[in-house]
Amino acid sequence: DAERDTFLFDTFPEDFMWSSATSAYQIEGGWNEDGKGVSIWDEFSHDPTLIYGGQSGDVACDSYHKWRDDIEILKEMKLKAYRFSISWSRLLPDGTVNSINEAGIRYYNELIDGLLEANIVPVVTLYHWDLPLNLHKKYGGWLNVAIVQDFNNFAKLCFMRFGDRVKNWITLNEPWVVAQLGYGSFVKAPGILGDGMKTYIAAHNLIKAHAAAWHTYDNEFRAKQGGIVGISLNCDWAEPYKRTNPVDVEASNRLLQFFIGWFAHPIFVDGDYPEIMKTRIDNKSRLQGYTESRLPKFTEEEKQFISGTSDFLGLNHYTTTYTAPAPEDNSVPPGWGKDNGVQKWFNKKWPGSGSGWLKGVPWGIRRLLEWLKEEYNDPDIYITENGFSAREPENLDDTGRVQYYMSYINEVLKAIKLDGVKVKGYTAWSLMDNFEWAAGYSERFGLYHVDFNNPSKPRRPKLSAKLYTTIVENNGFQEESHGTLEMYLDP
Ligand SMILES: O=S(=O)(O)CCCN1CCN(CCO[C@@H]2O[C@H](CO)[C@@H](O)[C@H](O)[C@H]2O)CC1
Repeated sequence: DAERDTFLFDTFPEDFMWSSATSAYQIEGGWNEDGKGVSIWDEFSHDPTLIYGGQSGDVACDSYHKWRDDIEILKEMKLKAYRFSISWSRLLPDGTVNSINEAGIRYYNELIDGLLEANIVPVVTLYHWDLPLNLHKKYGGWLNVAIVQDFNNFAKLCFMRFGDRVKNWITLNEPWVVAQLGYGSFVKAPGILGDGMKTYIAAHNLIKAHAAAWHTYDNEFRAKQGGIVGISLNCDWAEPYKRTNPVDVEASNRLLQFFIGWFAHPIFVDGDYPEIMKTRIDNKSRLQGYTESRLPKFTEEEKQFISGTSDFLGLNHYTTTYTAPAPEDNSVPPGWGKDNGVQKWFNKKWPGSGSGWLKGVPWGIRRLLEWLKEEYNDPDIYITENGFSAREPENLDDTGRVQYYMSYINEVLKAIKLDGVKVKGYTAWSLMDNFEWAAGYSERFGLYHVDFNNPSKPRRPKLSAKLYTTIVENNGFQEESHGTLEMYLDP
């Protein structure tokens, strides 16, 4: 329909939260400074065979020392908020509250106070993948239910020490990636090869840990601190290959349930996994000779405990795939991919990026936002990540990223104004180039360029930083300012 393809000139809601994001391991460096404990990403990236060019986050953007520069560039872009994460092992070197590293507490206090001075709202992610190594070695990290208490203690410490000034909390960043790529593949730390069970055990404990932290805030801190606690879930939009073909539509829904429903259904609906996940994994487990389903079960009281434990839905979205049913595959070793029975692919016409998994498909974010509104009873949604990568060397004239942000942000505007989705904020990933996990510094997501070969790690604005600032200043797309945006676009 016409509106789907036309650019919308309009403004976002008055108090819309324009933001940008980073994460501790990807920017801080100071990997073993001032008493910080070792994380699983310190260890993972110290194996040069696992990271592009043998690179690591030992120094990264050196934000442990240069956080004032980060606040400066947030101010240059006139942003309202800044999403960053707390390094668990910087505060709790062995992961437990037996030993608190006050130097770590001081670092985050200085950053938070600096942001408030600059009139920038701190949005804090408690866990962005950097598990204290000791918890992995001691009891298997997310594979052991013991982690629920340790995570809850870590969360409570953060609420206690920072909650007088931090009012926006995200418990976990992308539990799908933690479970599926950390415990179901080899792409992310701790790099445990998938067996079709560990990924589901890790997810089970991630969901319990999230709920425990939310209840702690709700019971012990909300009354006096008045903040909100949510979770950031990643999801690609799953476009049915043929919208008129019921099996393609069914496959699309099935993938969305396996991708985001895995976590969103328990937390936003009824404390349990989506029916389609239970049915398919139970059936396949039986066929594969398991005595019980590879998908763990929540008890009735666990369902009560988990249901309703989020004040908003944080969405990390980057791209879209076509979907259609895949031939049923009951072969062993089983896995999340085989379990969902969906094949996904990119239209080769879609513009690429610096990352193999990321194609620019702007209309996908609007379709996903519409689906989330329907599926999860119209929740408040914060887009906590959206962004575009390019391979280094990238020049500052990053028109591909300009095009991506122009179009994706306009689709978010349509979702709000035309579809009534309650999107409360938008966060560009990322504030600056940083350590892109297994890709090291070869894939760049920054609005600001960082020269990692220069010891002072200088931050310099790309064209996209100027574009984003124009959009923030106009709180959207004003007819007259569009001319200025025009000049940013490919001639
Ligand atoms: O299909 S494969 O398994 O071969 C490749 C993985 C596919 N995606 C990669 C992106 N990730 C979500 C984005 O991950 C997010 O986005 C940023 C850019 O990556 C990261 O820097 C952030 O830390 C992270 O929160 C979900 C998994």
